[in-house]
Amino acid sequence: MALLDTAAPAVPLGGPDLPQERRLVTDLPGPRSAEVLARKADAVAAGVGHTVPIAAVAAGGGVVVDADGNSLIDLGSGIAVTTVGNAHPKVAAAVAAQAAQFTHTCFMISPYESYVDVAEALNRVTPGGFAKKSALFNSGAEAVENAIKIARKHTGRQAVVAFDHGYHGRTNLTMALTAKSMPYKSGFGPFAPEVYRAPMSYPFRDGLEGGEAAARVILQLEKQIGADNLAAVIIEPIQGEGGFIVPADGFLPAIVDWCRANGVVFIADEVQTGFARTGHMFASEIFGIEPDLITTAKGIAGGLPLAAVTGRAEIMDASHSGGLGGTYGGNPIACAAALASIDVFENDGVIERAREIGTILMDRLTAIQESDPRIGDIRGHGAMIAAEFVDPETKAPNAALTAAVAKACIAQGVIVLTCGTYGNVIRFLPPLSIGDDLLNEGLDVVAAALAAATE
Ligand SMILES: Cc1ncc(COP(=O)(O)O)c(CNCCCC(=O)O)c1O
Repeated sequence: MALLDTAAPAVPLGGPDLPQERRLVTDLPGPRSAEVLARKADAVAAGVGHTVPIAAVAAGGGVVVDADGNSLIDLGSGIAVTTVGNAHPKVAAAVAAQAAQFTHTCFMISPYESYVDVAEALNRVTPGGFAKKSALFNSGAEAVENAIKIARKHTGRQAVVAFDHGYHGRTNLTMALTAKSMPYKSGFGPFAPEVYRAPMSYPFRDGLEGGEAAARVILQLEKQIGADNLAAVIIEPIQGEGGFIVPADGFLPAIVDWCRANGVVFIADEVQTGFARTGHMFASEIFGIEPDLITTAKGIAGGLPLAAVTGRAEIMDASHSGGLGGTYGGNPIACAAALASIDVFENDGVIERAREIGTILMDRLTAIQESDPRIGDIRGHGAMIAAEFVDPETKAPNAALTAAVAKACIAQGVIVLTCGTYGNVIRFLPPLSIGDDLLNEGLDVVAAALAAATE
């Protein structure tokens, strides 16, 4: 067991000063990573998979460095988390300072100011000019679970509607809300009751205008559930794991209007889209909607585990005292990281950088598509862009091509993530701390992998 292996190569210091290069000195995995992965197989539950066969030792800017000295271009941000980078100096300093003061008291037992500071910041930066309150948790799924609890308490109703291709977490209720069976739900049932599924606006596949797609949903809500039974509608403004599906204009506002008219709580799950990722502080702004409740996590705290429900004060206050909480919710170190991250989001040009990155991604992918119609659709906003791979004649999903391209990219030292109900989408979620040259080099590798793929 390698507790302190002095023979190991010097571990580079992470953060933005890490050499910003793609460098492969071994195959992947290299020998040291292979050793760690062999121990993982013996010690870690088989259900905990991994995408990139490395043991990471440092990360920052736009790279992840492994135990063998390989430097990989990161186009995944640890699934949309390290938006400000893997060790932003402001975040790292805030974390170190808080850790030296205290790591935990439990906010429900001995409260502390930084939790309140984060709640005040979330109430300020989230969409909606109305009075808001927040509650802090540890994961996106936990935030979603609590948003549903709050909506049910506020309305006294039980039914909840989620959407085709939606993703909301891996707990029992969030699995019920999530659409895709494998790998998220298969064999883990029974799932929570009173969860219903509505058709999503998926312009590339349904060809519907936003109003038409919304009318289809509203008819289902009224005829199959009944507004008086419905506590909440929950949707990702841009669906993440389901395939970076951007609804048609008008879809979301029409559903929000129906919810308002029928006393149904509209919940925007911005765990993946939130905090500058889409070139806006929140994706809800793109579609002109003000959610009653919004769930956030991932990018909120520069890599530290923090999540939140933020929304209309009168809804957030529906719970009796003690009805919301959890041991670690709003951990002080995570709160310190979040305050530093929110400062970066608000003051360091990160939103503008997301738009710049989005332009590079959209332009490069569109150029590739011009010579390869197997890319059926390119979509997204800001630094949240995806390519859907299909049979050019039939638009049938091409998951085999998607997997082959992703595998080849990773083998060439570029971390890309797939997604989509049909497994036929490659998503691009680079850290906003990545440089243009490195981003373009990563896209060069993607283009070459696609050109070489025969699936
Ligand atoms: C919209 C949206 N809501 C909720 C969640 C859940 O957030 P947790 O922090 O993973 O619980 C997500 C997490 N998405 C990545 C999960 C990856 C995986 O588990 O394989 C999301 O995207």
